[in-house]
Amino acid sequence: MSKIMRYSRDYKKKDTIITVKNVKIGGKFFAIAAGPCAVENRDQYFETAIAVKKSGANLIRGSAYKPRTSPYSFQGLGQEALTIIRDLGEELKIPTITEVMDPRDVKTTSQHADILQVGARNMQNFELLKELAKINNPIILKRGMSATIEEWLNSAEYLMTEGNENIILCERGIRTFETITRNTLDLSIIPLIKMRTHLPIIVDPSHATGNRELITPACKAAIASNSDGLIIEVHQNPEVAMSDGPQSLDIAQFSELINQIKPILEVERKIITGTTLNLSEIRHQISCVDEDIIDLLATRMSLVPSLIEFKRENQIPIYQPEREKEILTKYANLAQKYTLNPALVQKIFDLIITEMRELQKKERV
Ligand SMILES: O=C(O)C(=O)C[C@]1(C(=O)O)C=C[C@@H](O)C=C1
Repeated sequence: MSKIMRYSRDYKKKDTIITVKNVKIGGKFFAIAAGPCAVENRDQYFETAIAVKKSGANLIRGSAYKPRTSPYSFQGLGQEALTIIRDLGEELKIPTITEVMDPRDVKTTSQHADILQVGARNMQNFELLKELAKINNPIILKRGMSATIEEWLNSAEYLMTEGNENIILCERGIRTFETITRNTLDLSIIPLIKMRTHLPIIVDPSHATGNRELITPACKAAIASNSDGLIIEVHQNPEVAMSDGPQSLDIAQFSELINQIKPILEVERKIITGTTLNLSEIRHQISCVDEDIIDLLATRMSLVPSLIEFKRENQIPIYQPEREKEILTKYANLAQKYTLNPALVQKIFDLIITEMRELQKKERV
């Protein structure tokens, strides 16, 4: 018998929702990560992070260690950058993302940043993956530039072997014959990934296209393809960026991108947590939640005909006081777990159960 993989829908039906600080990722919760490719110095990182947060980003990216094709390119500030990242995360109270490349850096990096990223080049660096499996931070796993879905998901499994379910997949373009873009953004895998796994998947249009002109259309397509988030390179002055300048947006361009994608996110009923929203955005999010509540209520009520049939055949009374008492006690406890008022939850369920009872009486005749 083949083993049920932890990443698979057979292992877990419901979408995984990751909570980091006050941000949720997965299900209906959409993530917008932005920031510079690399932390170049304190001022540059802080300035960019403050600006993108104000525009609507709910996660800040920025590398301390840079995997570069050429050994002569800027390799990152290392530990100095980790300290800057930790300070920013604490000051702005926003989750930070940074890449880790060496198994020996995993522990320290996990103490300085909230989310750790495995880059495309390291997707099958199994020693790194095994070390990362030991920590509990959420991990972004980028797709290797020539990795199949099977290989990618197997790498996710490595990260999950010790129980961490907070894994975020990231499509960042694959290598094809076409060289006009840096890579080829493969959005077709998003619905496929959603069928195969409960893990969230975000899209990196910056590395996929390598061209800032292509980022906005790629983001729009990624949202329409049901991705769970975006990770975008932003630099306060891309012309002087020490890495990835041509694919980085400046702050005004990022702000314009957010203006363009917000209506699409609304249509797709996505919720962005951890950012300042205006009243109409908050009301939109409330409506999304209310619609879900109504949908779930209808599902509960749809069980009435089965209840009637079973009770009639087995001559069981409609009213089951013991069961009602059991439910109300259980939900009052559950309410406490979610820091909800238990009396409110009991009141709501009292109404729902009464309705279920009445419907059984009405529909029985
Ligand atoms: O569990 C049952 O027997 C039901 O009919 C369902 C239900 C409920 O809504 O949860 C409704 C009426 C009963 O008194 C107990 C519970």
